[in-house]
Amino acid sequence: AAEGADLLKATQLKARKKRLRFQRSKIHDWGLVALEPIEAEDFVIEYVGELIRPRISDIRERQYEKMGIGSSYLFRLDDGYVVDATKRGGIARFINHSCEPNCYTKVISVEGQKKIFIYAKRHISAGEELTYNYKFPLEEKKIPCHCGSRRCRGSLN
Ligand SMILES: Nc1ncnc2c1ncn2[C@@H]1O[C@H](CN(CC[C@H](N)C(=O)O)CC2CN(Cc3cccs3)C2)[C@@H](O)[C@H]1O
Repeated sequence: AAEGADLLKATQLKARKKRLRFQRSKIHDWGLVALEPIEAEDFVIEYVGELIRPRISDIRERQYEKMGIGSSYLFRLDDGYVVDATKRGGIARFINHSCEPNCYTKVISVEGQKKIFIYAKRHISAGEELTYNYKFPLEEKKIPCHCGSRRCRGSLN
C-alpha cells in the first residue's frame, strides 16, 4: 500500500511537468529557463541520472576530470551516494547554481529508490533561468560564482 502511495505521488509530481528550455545562460555556458510562470512550491523537474555508490563516483569523477568535461554532472546525496547525470541524464543537469536561487532540491525515496526533485522556492516568471543552491562543500581551490545576485558569496565552494 505504502509503495502504491509513493508511486502515485511520484506520478502526480510528473504530471505537473513544466515547459522548460535549455539555452545559453548568463551565469555559465548552458542553463535551463522556464517557458511558463511557475508558482512557489510547484514541482519543476526531477534531476535524473544513475544512482551510484560513493566509491564508484570517486572513480568516475577522476575519469571525467581526465576527459576534460570539467566539474561533472554529479549530484551528491547526504549519504554519500551520487546521482550521475553525465551519460544518462535529464536536462535538470543544466541548472546552474545561485546564491539567491529560485528553486530548491529535495531527495525523496520512491519505492526505496532515492530521487532528486526540484521545486520552485518562489514564483518564477516565464523567461527566468532556474537556479538552486549547489551546497558544494568548502574547498581550497575556489570556483568563482557568476550568479550575479546581490548577496553572491563569490564562489560555489
Ligand atoms: N553560479 C555559477 N557561477 C559559475 N559557474 C557556475 C555557476 N553555476 C554553475 N556553474 C558551472 O557549471 C557547473 C555545473 N554544470 C551545470 C550546467 C553548466 N552551466 C553547463 O553548461 O554544463 C554542469 C557541469 C558539467 N560540466 C560540463 C561543462 C560544460 C562546460 C564546461 S564544463 C558543467 C559547475 O560545476 C560550474 O562549473
